[in-house]
Amino acid sequence: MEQIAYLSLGSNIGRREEYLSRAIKQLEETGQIVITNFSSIYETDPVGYKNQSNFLNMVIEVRTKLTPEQLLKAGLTIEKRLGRKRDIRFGPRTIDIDVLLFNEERIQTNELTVPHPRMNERSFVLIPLAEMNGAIHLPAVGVSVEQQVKVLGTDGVRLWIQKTSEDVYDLFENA
Ligand SMILES: Nc1ncnc2c1ncn2[C@@H]1O[C@H](COP(=O)(O)OP(=O)(O)OP(=O)(O)O)[C@@H](O)[C@H]1O
Ligand SMILES: Nc1nc2c(c(=O)[nH]1)N=C(CO)CN2
Repeated sequence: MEQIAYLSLGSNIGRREEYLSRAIKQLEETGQIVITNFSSIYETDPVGYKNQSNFLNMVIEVRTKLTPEQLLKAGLTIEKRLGRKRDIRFGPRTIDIDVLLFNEERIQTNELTVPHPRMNERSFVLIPLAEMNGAIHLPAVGVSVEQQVKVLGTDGVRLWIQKTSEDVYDLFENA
C-alpha cells in the first residue's frame, strides 16, 4: 500500500541549497520515493545549539511503499553520502533528513520516533509544513499545524526562495 510521509530537510554548511537539491534528487533516485508536494525554502536561525550558521530548511511530502524504518534508512544513507558528520548534538550539518510524520502512525522504536518528538516546538519545521497542509493534526499538542504556528510565531524563520511552480527543481534555479 502506498503511504504518505512528511520529511524535513535542513542544511547549514557549504552550498546549502545544493545539499537540499541533491538530497531530493537522491531520494527520488531510490525509485521508491515519489515527491508529491514541497514547501518554499526558508532561512532559519539555529535552534538548540546557537553557535553555528543559519540553516536552510524545507519540508517535502512523499508517497512510498517503504516501511517507516526503510524510509528512515534511505534518509540516513543519503545523509552519509552527502558528508554528514555526527559530532555536536543539534550542531552544523551538510544535510539533515528527518521523518516528521508517517500516515497518522505513532512509532516508537530504538531507531525511530514518529511523529518526530521535537517537531511541535520547531517553527523551522511547522511553518514549511503549514504552507503545504496546515490542517494536519498534532496529537501531542492537540491542535493543527496552523494553530501551533500561531502559538510559536514566526521569529527566526524567513522566506528564502518562494515556491512558484510544481517542479521542485525550479526552487534551486532561483537560488
Ligand atoms: N523521526 C525521526 N527522524 C529521523 N531520525 C530519527 C527519528 N526518530 C529517531 N531518529 C533517530 O535519531 C538519530 C539521530 O538523528 P540526527 O543525528 O539526525 O539527530 P539530530 O538531527 O541531531 O536531532 P533532531 O532529531 O532533533 O533533528 C537517527 O540515527 C535516528 O535513528
Ligand atoms: N534552524 C534550525 N535549527 C536546527 C536545525 C534545523 O534544521 N534548523 N536542526 C537541528 C537538528 O538537530 C538543530 N537546530
